[in-house]
Amino acid sequence: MAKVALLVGTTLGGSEYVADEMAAQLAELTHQTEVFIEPNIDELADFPVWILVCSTHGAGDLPDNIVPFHKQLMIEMPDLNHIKFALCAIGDSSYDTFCQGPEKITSLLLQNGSNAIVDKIQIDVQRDPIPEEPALAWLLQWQHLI
Ligand SMILES: Cc1cc2nc3c(=O)[nH]c(=O)nc-3n(C[C@H](O)[C@H](O)[C@H](O)COP(=O)(O)O)c2cc1C
Repeated sequence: MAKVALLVGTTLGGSEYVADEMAAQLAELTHQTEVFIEPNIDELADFPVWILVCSTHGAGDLPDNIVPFHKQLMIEMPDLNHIKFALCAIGDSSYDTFCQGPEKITSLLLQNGSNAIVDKIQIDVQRDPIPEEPALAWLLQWQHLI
């Protein structure tokens, strides 16, 4: 059993719903999960696994709710050697900046010593209007690694 933090970046609420569904799937495996809408590094100290479930807004920008977390990572540059992460990016391929928002966070996670557990998934809402379906199938493929 592991403590898994789901970090949500959302404007319209879709990514939060996906994170809730992923948390439920992990809870069935007896993992302890918590969904963070306004994540803060200090609150995440106990969680060795972070799953970022994040859409993109503006032109390749992060949703407003997760911008403070991005700023905190940039300013504090915490040692994240002990953290493993996974990225579930949700976007719309009609934008040139498809799924670019959360890349701003994952590049800082990597710079600060964290490692990806698995290749990211980029869910295109043009093709997958119900993003929780590919998200849960993706999680099923690698959840044994947690
Ligand atoms: C104003 C606006 C700007 C957007 N910009 C982008 C973008 O730059 N890149 C992208 O991949 N998707 C973009 N999208 C699509 C959203 O990421 C997509 O609709 C997503 O499902 C929203 O998820 P959420 O409900 O968690 O916010 C944009 C959507 C809106 C409404």
